[in-house]
Amino acid sequence: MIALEQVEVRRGTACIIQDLTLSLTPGLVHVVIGPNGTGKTTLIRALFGDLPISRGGIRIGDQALRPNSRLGRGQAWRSHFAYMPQDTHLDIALTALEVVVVGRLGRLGLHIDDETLELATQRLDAAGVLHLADRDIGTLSGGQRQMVLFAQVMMREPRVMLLDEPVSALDLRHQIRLLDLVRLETRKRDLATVVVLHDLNLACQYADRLIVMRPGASAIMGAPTDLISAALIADTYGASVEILRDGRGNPVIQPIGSLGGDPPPVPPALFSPGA
Ligand SMILES: Nc1ncnc2c1ncn2[C@@H]1O[C@H](COP(=O)(O)OP(=O)(O)OP(=O)(O)O)[C@@H](O)[C@H]1O
Repeated sequence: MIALEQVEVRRGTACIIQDLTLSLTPGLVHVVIGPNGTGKTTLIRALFGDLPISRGGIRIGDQALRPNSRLGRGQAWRSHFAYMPQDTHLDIALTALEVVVVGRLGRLGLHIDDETLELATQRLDAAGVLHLADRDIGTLSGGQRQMVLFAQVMMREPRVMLLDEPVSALDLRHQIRLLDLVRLETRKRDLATVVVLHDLNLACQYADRLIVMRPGASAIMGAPTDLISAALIADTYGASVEILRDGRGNPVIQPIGSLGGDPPPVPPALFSPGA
């Protein structure tokens, strides 16, 4: 269990996350949704220890990240996570296979053994990009790079998987492939997984828990079927939608239009206590 307790994160002078309390459960996919600028990336980076928290704490097992804690920048904290950032541009002269092998960095010696190479090859294959193994990473398309970086994430052995908009450059088939793998790895390795998605229908299909970042209100967490309503979407996004149901009872969000006027303003303080 990963517990966030009354977490506050500031960027510049603005308080982006305020008084956020929630738990992330191993074996479940937690999907973070919310309008632009509401702090989804900020949340992921704070969990990774890449942005300092200014109040509260984050606990994993017997380790805790606190304000001004140096732990977050250390290997010990980060070893719990496999993190795929939103920006996948890599300015390095490595092939796709070498990028995946780097997922094992903490355990690599001068000699890369056959087992590591075999595992990296399997990960590329699972992601459907084995044919790109020998290509320079800098020459790949955005979508191809996302699949290679996800193969790298699967090389790690984390307790928590953090994926920031991992399907933003992928076509439909690859979106499904990647998110199916996310769910499979989460279950198989009992990971607490946090994924940022903008596509609300994909979010509802793949989330065991949705975390909804709402401008000026509370962050709420719950199962998509319990949480999603036309009123919540209107309140959160300033958009008018109809909620349909798919064959498994999952919500399907059908846009009708905007509610008019400007989108809801993003206030300096974006959170009240989370669920
Ligand atoms: N370096 C910074 N200094 C000050 N404010 C920042 C900085 N980086 C981001 N912000 C602000 O923090 C807020 C949250 O940004 P964040 O990237 O977490 O949002 P997001 O929900 O991931 O957005 P998007 O959906 O557009 O990717 C935004 O209002 C953004 O302008």
